Amino acid sequence: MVLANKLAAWQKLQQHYDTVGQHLVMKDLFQQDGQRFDKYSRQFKGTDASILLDFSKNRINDETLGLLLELVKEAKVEDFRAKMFNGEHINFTEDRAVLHVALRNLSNKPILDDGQDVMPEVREVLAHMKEFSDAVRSGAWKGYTGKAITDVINIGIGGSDLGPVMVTEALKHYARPDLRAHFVSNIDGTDLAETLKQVHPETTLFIIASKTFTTQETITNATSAKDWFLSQAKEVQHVAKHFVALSTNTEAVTAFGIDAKNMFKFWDWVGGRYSLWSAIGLSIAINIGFENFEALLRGGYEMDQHFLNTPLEENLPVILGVLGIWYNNFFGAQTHALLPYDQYMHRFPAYFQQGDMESNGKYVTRSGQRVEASTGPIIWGEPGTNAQHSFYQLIHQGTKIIPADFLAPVETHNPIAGGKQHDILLSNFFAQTEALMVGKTEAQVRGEASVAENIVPHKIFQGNRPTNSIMFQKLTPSTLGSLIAMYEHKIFVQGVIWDINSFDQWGVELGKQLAKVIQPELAQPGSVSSHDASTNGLINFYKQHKKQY
Ligand SMILES: O=P(O)(O)OC[C@H]1O[C@H](O)[C@H](O)[C@@H](O)[C@@H]1O
Repeated sequence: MVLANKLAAWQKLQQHYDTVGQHLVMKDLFQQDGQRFDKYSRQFKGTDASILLDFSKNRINDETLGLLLELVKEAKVEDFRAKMFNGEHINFTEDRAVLHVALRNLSNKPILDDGQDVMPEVREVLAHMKEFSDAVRSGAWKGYTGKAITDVINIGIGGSDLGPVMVTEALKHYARPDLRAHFVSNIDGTDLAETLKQVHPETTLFIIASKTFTTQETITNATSAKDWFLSQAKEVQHVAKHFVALSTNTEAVTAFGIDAKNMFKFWDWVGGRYSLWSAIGLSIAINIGFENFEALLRGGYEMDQHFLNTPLEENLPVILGVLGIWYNNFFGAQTHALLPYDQYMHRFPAYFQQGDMESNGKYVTRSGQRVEASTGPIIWGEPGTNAQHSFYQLIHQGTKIIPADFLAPVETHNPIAGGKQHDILLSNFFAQTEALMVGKTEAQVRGEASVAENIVPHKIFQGNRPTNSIMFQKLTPSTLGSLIAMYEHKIFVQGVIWDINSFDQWGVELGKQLAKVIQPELAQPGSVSSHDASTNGLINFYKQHKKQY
């Protein structure tokens, strides 16, 4: 029954697309309806964060939106939402609950995993994070020679890196300049070497961030960091002052030589790409202070409440999710651009590359069939206005349809005395979505006196390119928390509609296994012949030319 109704809703959308949707011209729709902005914009209001979503510049009408929301109902998104919040094992391939929402649950309500309330442990770890981050920030936590910590190096990769990097960049305004944050993720020795050049062992704290504590890159880099530290500190007992771990794997942390009391725990129901709210956020808490970290959590929590309690037609993650479905599955859009007009958010698109593509890059449905529809889009983007001067040309006049989210703060943290930077930034933000929608007609081009006849076609912009405009007052910790949670839930909505498990990542696991097979072959004498000709050729080329270190 569920399937039949969902299929019917999908077919109705297809029919609507064929007969109406694909022919909708936004410019005309705006002319016909003076209320279009009011009709197709929504506001999220948190305690101190508010977000405006204007989705009027999309190729939709009332019928489109109605049918998309019908699909949400028939796909049982609301049931799945309840299942997630209730701790059901919706990540069924790993038999796990998906409870990152518990990490930011500021209510008194229990959240259950296998019948057990997870909240007491969540609060305990938060208290530990507060105590520790306060001590580092105040200088009460001393290095082995009695000096305060001046540099914090987070060693982690994937979800154990991207979230902390993105948030510390986004909230740099709240950071103390005398307590520097560094991030080492890449197994390329350059990453660690260049970072270590900037710090001193007496005043450096290493945070080893790994959910599994088995990730090769992280453990290798952490071991080298420990060797570097001990080459100067000499005594193993000093490690306790300079190394802490964020993990679910106490045994591996202890085996590495980090005292369990210096371990900040989290749980298997926290997915790597949803972990910045957990102990993985320790570098954030140290960098911006625990109060600001809590505000980030509050922003996330308030967006959770919005997602849970707001009717579908007012619900920001739901609306963003279905608009993505509309372009991905009916217009054939392959990608989705995230374009923040806020320099602080320069890692936001990279963060959601993992958030979205690792979640919804799947082609097998929950029941094990191959999906019939196209699933997760390719996420990409850079901050405006820089991006305008690089790839926007293709969005304006290329052959591909690229739906894009434009994000901008009303207020800047950095008004430049005597400068008009922020107004110019925002003028560009408004101008781009307008230009993408309106385009430029032949008549307009011909009206330009200096245009030679033979270049007229080149100057015509078809327009009708869809965008969402997302505005918020200021990039505060709580606003950032709400924005992140908004996109997390958007990804969730889409995953449910596509009927895939958004919470596993078996493709990544395969890559990890294969690299472990090749690594010992690099050290063996003689040439390698166990792979395909290309892989053998490359490995043997490397072996012939490599240097011994
Ligand atoms: O935190 P770790 O266990 O070291 O895992 C780090 C990363 O490993 C893999 O790449 C996973 O696909 C990511 O989701 C995860 O964030």
